[in-house]
Amino acid sequence: MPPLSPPPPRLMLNAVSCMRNAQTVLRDINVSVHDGTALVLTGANGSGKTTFLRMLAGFSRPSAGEILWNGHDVTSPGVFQQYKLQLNWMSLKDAVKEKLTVLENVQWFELLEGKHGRSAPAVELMGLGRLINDKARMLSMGQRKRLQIARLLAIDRPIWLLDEPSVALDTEGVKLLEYVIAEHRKKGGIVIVATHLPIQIEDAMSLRLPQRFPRRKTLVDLVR
Ligand SMILES: Nc1ncnc2c1ncn2[C@@H]1O[C@H](COP(=O)(O)OP(=O)(O)OP(=O)(O)O)[C@@H](O)[C@H]1O
Repeated sequence: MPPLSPPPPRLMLNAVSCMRNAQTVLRDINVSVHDGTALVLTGANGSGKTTFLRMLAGFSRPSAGEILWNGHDVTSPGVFQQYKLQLNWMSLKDAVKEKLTVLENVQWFELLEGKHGRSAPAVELMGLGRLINDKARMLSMGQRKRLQIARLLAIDRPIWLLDEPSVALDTEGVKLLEYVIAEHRKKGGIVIVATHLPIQIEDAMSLRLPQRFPRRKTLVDLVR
Protein backbone atom coordinates (compact mmCIF):
# COMPACT_ATOMS: atom_id res chain seq x y z
CA MET A 1 0.00 0.00 0.00
CA PRO A 2 1.42 3.46 -0.88
CA PRO A 3 2.12 5.71 2.13
CA LEU A 4 -0.95 7.64 3.19
CA SER A 5 -0.75 11.34 2.39
CA PRO A 6 -1.37 13.72 5.30
CA PRO A 7 -4.91 15.10 5.57
CA PRO A 8 -5.45 18.44 3.83
CA PRO A 9 -5.65 21.50 6.10
CA ARG A 10 -9.13 22.34 7.39
CA LEU A 11 -8.52 26.03 6.75
CA MET A 12 -6.12 27.55 4.28
CA LEU A 13 -5.31 31.17 3.52
CA ASN A 14 -3.66 31.57 0.12
CA ALA A 15 -1.97 34.91 -0.55
CA VAL A 16 -4.74 36.73 1.32
CA SER A 17 -4.86 40.50 1.58
CA CYS A 18 -7.55 42.55 3.23
CA MET A 19 -8.43 46.23 3.03
CA ARG A 20 -10.16 48.42 5.57
CA ASN A 21 -11.12 51.99 4.96
CA ALA A 22 -9.50 51.82 1.48
CA GLN A 23 -6.13 50.82 2.98
CA THR A 24 -4.45 47.43 2.81
CA VAL A 25 -4.28 46.15 6.39
CA LEU A 26 -3.27 42.53 5.71
CA ARG A 27 -0.96 41.69 2.84
CA ASP A 28 -0.19 38.33 1.24
CA ILE A 29 -0.93 36.06 4.21
CA ASN A 30 -0.37 32.32 3.75
CA VAL A 31 -1.42 29.96 6.56
CA SER A 32 -2.63 26.36 6.79
CA VAL A 33 -4.60 25.27 9.84
CA HIS A 34 -5.27 21.61 10.62
CA ASP A 35 -7.76 20.11 13.07
CA GLY A 36 -6.55 20.27 16.66
CA THR A 37 -4.13 23.12 16.06
CA ALA A 38 -3.88 26.65 17.41
CA LEU A 39 -2.73 29.82 15.70
CA VAL A 40 -1.68 32.79 17.81
CA LEU A 41 -1.74 36.22 16.15
CA THR A 42 0.45 38.90 17.62
CA GLY A 43 1.56 42.34 16.46
CA ALA A 44 1.47 45.98 17.38
CA ASN A 45 -1.75 47.94 17.89
CA GLY A 46 -3.37 48.44 14.51
CA SER A 47 -1.34 45.70 12.79
CA GLY A 48 -4.53 43.87 11.78
CA LYS A 49 -5.16 41.05 14.28
CA THR A 50 -8.85 41.85 14.68
CA THR A 51 -9.11 42.41 10.93
CA PHE A 52 -7.68 38.91 10.43
CA LEU A 53 -10.30 37.39 12.75
CA ARG A 54 -13.12 39.46 11.24
CA MET A 55 -12.13 38.29 7.79
CA LEU A 56 -12.14 34.65 8.92
CA ALA A 57 -15.55 35.26 10.50
CA GLY A 58 -16.85 36.57 7.18
CA PHE A 59 -17.39 40.21 8.27
CA SER A 60 -14.84 41.42 5.69
CA ARG A 61 -13.92 39.83 2.38
CA PRO A 62 -10.33 39.34 1.26
CA SER A 63 -9.33 41.97 -1.30
CA ALA A 64 -6.97 39.41 -2.87
CA GLY A 65 -6.29 35.70 -2.44
CA GLU A 66 -8.66 33.10 -1.05
CA ILE A 67 -9.71 31.49 2.22
CA LEU A 68 -10.46 27.82 1.80
CA TRP A 69 -12.45 25.67 4.21
CA ASN A 70 -12.27 21.96 3.35
CA GLY A 71 -10.84 23.14 0.02
CA HIS A 72 -13.83 25.41 -0.79
CA ASP A 73 -13.72 29.19 -1.05
CA VAL A 74 -15.59 30.45 2.02
CA THR A 75 -16.86 33.50 0.16
CA SER A 76 -18.99 31.34 -2.17
CA PRO A 77 -22.61 31.68 -0.99
CA GLY A 78 -23.36 27.95 -0.62
CA VAL A 79 -20.09 27.34 1.22
CA PHE A 80 -20.37 30.37 3.52
CA GLN A 81 -23.69 29.17 4.97
CA GLN A 82 -22.06 25.92 6.08
CA TYR A 83 -18.72 27.46 7.05
CA LYS A 84 -20.23 30.05 9.39
CA LEU A 85 -21.90 27.27 11.40
CA GLN A 86 -18.41 26.03 12.26
CA LEU A 87 -17.40 29.32 13.87
CA ASN A 88 -17.48 30.58 17.40
CA TRP A 89 -16.46 34.23 17.55
CA MET A 90 -15.47 35.86 20.82
CA SER A 91 -14.84 39.57 20.51
CA LEU A 92 -14.08 42.38 22.92
CA LYS A 93 -17.76 43.36 22.68
CA ASP A 94 -19.24 40.77 25.00
CA ALA A 95 -22.94 41.00 24.00
CA VAL A 96 -23.89 40.26 27.60
CA LYS A 97 -27.59 40.89 28.17
CA GLU A 98 -27.68 42.84 31.41
CA LYS A 99 -31.27 41.98 32.37
CA LEU A 100 -30.85 38.22 31.99
CA THR A 101 -29.20 36.03 34.61
CA VAL A 102 -25.75 34.55 34.09
CA LEU A 103 -27.27 31.19 33.20
CA GLU A 104 -29.85 32.70 30.84
CA ASN A 105 -27.09 34.59 29.06
CA VAL A 106 -25.44 31.31 28.16
CA GLN A 107 -28.67 29.38 27.56
CA TRP A 108 -29.89 32.04 25.14
CA PHE A 109 -27.02 31.24 22.76
CA GLU A 110 -27.27 27.52 23.38
CA LEU A 111 -30.99 27.53 22.52
CA LEU A 112 -30.34 29.48 19.32
CA GLU A 113 -27.96 26.68 18.47
CA GLY A 114 -30.66 24.07 19.07
CA LYS A 115 -28.70 22.54 21.95
CA HIS A 116 -29.48 22.17 25.63
CA GLY A 117 -27.96 20.95 28.87
CA ARG A 118 -24.49 22.42 28.39
CA SER A 119 -24.96 25.88 29.87
CA ALA A 120 -25.00 25.12 33.60
CA PRO A 121 -21.88 22.88 33.51
CA ALA A 122 -20.08 25.52 31.41
CA VAL A 123 -20.99 28.27 33.89
CA GLU A 124 -19.79 26.06 36.77
CA LEU A 125 -16.54 25.21 35.00
CA MET A 126 -15.80 28.89 34.49
CA GLY A 127 -16.17 29.48 38.23
CA LEU A 128 -19.46 31.39 38.01
CA GLY A 129 -21.62 28.78 39.74
CA ARG A 130 -22.22 30.98 42.77
CA LEU A 131 -23.54 33.73 40.48
CA ILE A 132 -25.56 31.51 38.16
CA ASN A 133 -28.93 33.11 39.01
CA ASP A 134 -27.66 36.66 39.45
CA LYS A 135 -28.41 39.31 36.85
CA ALA A 136 -25.51 39.73 34.46
CA ARG A 137 -25.36 43.47 35.15
CA MET A 138 -23.83 42.55 38.55
CA LEU A 139 -20.76 40.96 36.92
CA SER A 140 -17.27 42.42 36.96
CA MET A 141 -15.25 42.69 33.74
CA GLY A 142 -13.39 39.44 34.40
CA GLN A 143 -16.63 37.64 35.27
CA ARG A 144 -18.17 38.86 32.00
CA LYS A 145 -15.18 37.43 30.18
CA ARG A 146 -15.70 34.12 31.97
CA LEU A 147 -19.33 34.21 30.87
CA GLN A 148 -18.20 34.67 27.26
CA ILE A 149 -15.98 31.60 27.58
CA ALA A 150 -18.90 29.63 29.08
CA ARG A 151 -20.83 30.48 25.90
CA LEU A 152 -18.04 29.09 23.75
CA LEU A 153 -18.32 25.84 25.66
CA ALA A 154 -22.12 25.69 25.52
CA ILE A 155 -22.31 26.43 21.80
CA ASP A 156 -19.46 24.02 21.09
CA ARG A 157 -18.54 24.77 17.48
CA PRO A 158 -15.26 23.54 16.00
CA ILE A 159 -13.47 26.76 14.99
CA TRP A 160 -12.88 29.30 17.74
CA LEU A 161 -11.91 32.86 16.79
CA LEU A 162 -10.85 34.61 19.99
CA ASP A 163 -10.01 38.31 20.12
CA GLU A 164 -8.01 39.14 23.26
CA PRO A 165 -9.71 36.36 25.28
CA SER A 166 -7.60 36.84 28.41
CA VAL A 167 -8.17 40.58 28.86
CA ALA A 168 -9.55 41.23 32.38
CA LEU A 169 -9.07 37.61 33.50
CA ASP A 170 -7.22 36.92 36.75
CA THR A 171 -4.55 34.20 37.01
CA GLU A 172 -7.12 31.48 37.66
CA GLY A 173 -9.26 32.74 34.76
CA VAL A 174 -6.28 32.56 32.38
CA LYS A 175 -5.56 29.00 33.55
CA LEU A 176 -9.20 28.07 32.88
CA LEU A 177 -8.98 29.64 29.43
CA GLU A 178 -5.80 27.67 28.69
CA TYR A 179 -7.53 24.51 29.92
CA VAL A 180 -10.64 24.91 27.76
CA ILE A 181 -8.48 25.71 24.72
CA ALA A 182 -6.40 22.56 25.30
CA GLU A 183 -9.54 20.42 25.76
CA HIS A 184 -11.13 21.87 22.63
CA ARG A 185 -8.01 21.01 20.62
CA LYS A 186 -7.97 17.46 21.98
CA LYS A 187 -11.42 17.01 20.38
CA GLY A 188 -9.97 18.22 17.05
CA GLY A 189 -11.12 21.81 17.43
CA ILE A 190 -9.23 24.75 15.95
CA VAL A 191 -8.35 27.84 17.98
CA ILE A 192 -7.21 31.13 16.46
CA VAL A 193 -6.30 33.74 19.05
CA ALA A 194 -5.33 37.39 18.74
CA THR A 195 -3.55 38.51 21.86
CA HIS A 196 -1.07 40.88 23.43
CA LEU A 197 -0.96 38.93 26.68
CA PRO A 198 0.94 35.67 27.16
CA ILE A 199 -1.32 32.59 27.04
CA GLN A 200 0.18 29.10 27.35
CA ILE A 201 -0.94 27.19 24.27
CA GLU A 202 1.07 24.08 23.56
CA ASP A 203 2.57 23.73 20.07
CA ALA A 204 0.72 26.76 18.77
CA MET A 205 1.66 28.26 15.43
CA SER A 206 2.51 31.90 15.70
CA LEU A 207 1.92 34.67 13.20
CA ARG A 208 3.32 38.09 13.98
CA LEU A 209 1.68 40.72 11.81
CA PRO A 210 4.05 43.47 10.70
CA GLN A 211 3.61 47.02 11.83
CA ARG A 212 1.68 48.89 9.16
CA PHE A 213 3.38 52.26 9.21
CA PRO A 214 6.92 53.36 10.09
CA ARG A 215 6.79 54.15 13.77
CA ARG A 216 7.09 57.76 14.82
CA LYS A 217 8.96 58.68 17.96
CA THR A 218 6.70 58.64 20.99
CA LEU A 219 7.02 60.18 24.41
CA VAL A 220 8.38 56.82 25.66
CA ASP A 221 11.27 56.98 23.14
CA LEU A 222 12.07 60.53 24.17
CA VAL A 223 12.12 59.61 27.86
CA ARG A 224 14.46 56.68 27.12
N1 LIG B 1 -14.13 50.02 11.75
C1 LIG B 1 -13.04 50.31 11.06
N2 LIG B 1 -13.11 50.94 9.88
C2 LIG B 1 -12.01 51.22 9.18
N3 LIG B 1 -10.75 50.91 9.58
C3 LIG B 1 -10.63 50.30 10.73
C4 LIG B 1 -11.74 49.96 11.55
N4 LIG B 1 -11.30 49.33 12.65
C5 LIG B 1 -9.96 49.28 12.53
N5 LIG B 1 -9.55 49.85 11.38
C6 LIG B 1 -8.17 50.00 10.92
O1 LIG B 1 -7.65 48.72 10.59
C7 LIG B 1 -6.31 48.62 11.05
C8 LIG B 1 -6.14 47.32 11.80
O2 LIG B 1 -6.97 47.37 12.94
P1 LIG B 1 -7.17 46.09 13.84
O3 LIG B 1 -8.24 46.42 14.82
O4 LIG B 1 -7.34 44.89 12.97
O5 LIG B 1 -5.73 45.98 14.56
P2 LIG B 1 -5.29 45.10 15.80
O6 LIG B 1 -3.99 44.48 15.44
O7 LIG B 1 -6.39 44.19 16.21
O8 LIG B 1 -5.07 46.23 16.90
P3 LIG B 1 -5.11 46.20 18.50
O9 LIG B 1 -3.85 45.52 18.94
O10 LIG B 1 -5.10 47.65 18.83
O11 LIG B 1 -6.36 45.51 18.92
C9 LIG B 1 -6.01 49.86 11.91
O12 LIG B 1 -5.09 50.67 11.23
C10 LIG B 1 -7.33 50.57 12.05
O13 LIG B 1 -7.18 51.94 11.89
